[in-house]
Amino acid sequence: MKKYIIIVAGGKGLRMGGEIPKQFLPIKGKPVLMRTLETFSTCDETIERIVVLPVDQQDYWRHLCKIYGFTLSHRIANGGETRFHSVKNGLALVEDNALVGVHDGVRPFVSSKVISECYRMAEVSGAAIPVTDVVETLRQVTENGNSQTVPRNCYKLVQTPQVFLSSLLKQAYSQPYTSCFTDDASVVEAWGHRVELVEGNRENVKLTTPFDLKLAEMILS
Ligand SMILES: Nc1ccn([C@@H]2O[C@H](COP(=O)(O)OP(=O)(O)OP(=O)(O)O)[C@@H](O)[C@H]2O)c(=O)n1
Ligand SMILES: C[C@](O)(CO)[C@H](O)COP(=O)(O)O
Repeated sequence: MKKYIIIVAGGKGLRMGGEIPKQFLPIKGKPVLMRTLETFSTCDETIERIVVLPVDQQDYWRHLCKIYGFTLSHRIANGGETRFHSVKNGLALVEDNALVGVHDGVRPFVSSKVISECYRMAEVSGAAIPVTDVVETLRQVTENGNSQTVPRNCYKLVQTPQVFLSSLLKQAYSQPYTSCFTDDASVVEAWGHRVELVEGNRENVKLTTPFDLKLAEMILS
């Protein structure tokens, strides 16, 4: 079955701050987004790559690719108002009867094993996402500033790539947007399809704040 990956990098990076959008920041001398694309190509060169970028950043990205001699082939789709809208724009470039993954452009450290297992499981079940265990004690904040411990084994931390049969993901993304759609699995579940869980890798952090950049440098050292 043909495979695609939609790498979403259409956000504003408000929590990271700074002048340069976080997907272009260098980690150990190479921009995050290039590292993320390379991770997929190293795992499986046959996965067709689609990068979603804000319209006003696309020329800069092409310029960066020239400067760094970055030649991995990929198509570019326009970023949208939210992650949901960005994914939808990328999906417009994907054909039916395929497997399609959606991955955050700012998760450069996903392992090949996790990528392969998500595609394998999605081919079997239609929908697969990587998760990790909660390793700390978890408290729920309740009304009036109170809080209580909740059983952590009832929860998982969710990563990407989230992989689906393309026809299923396209149907799910035809639903109207709601703010509950924080990832692709939540969109597919709202459409009424079960999502299978695959063991993620803990290095697969989403580079969200300046602290995560320090972590990224440490992971590579
Ligand atoms: N309109 C949007 C919003 C987010 N994303 C992408 O979704 C991924 C996860 O989002 P997040 O880390 O929250 O990125 P930002 O939305 O850029 O960050 P922030 O919320 O701090 O502004 C990122 O790769 C981001 O580029 C996107 O493609 N289009
Ligand atoms: C898709 C995601 O990375 C899964 O953990 C996450 O939901 C993205 O959330 P964000 O608020 O858009 O960073």
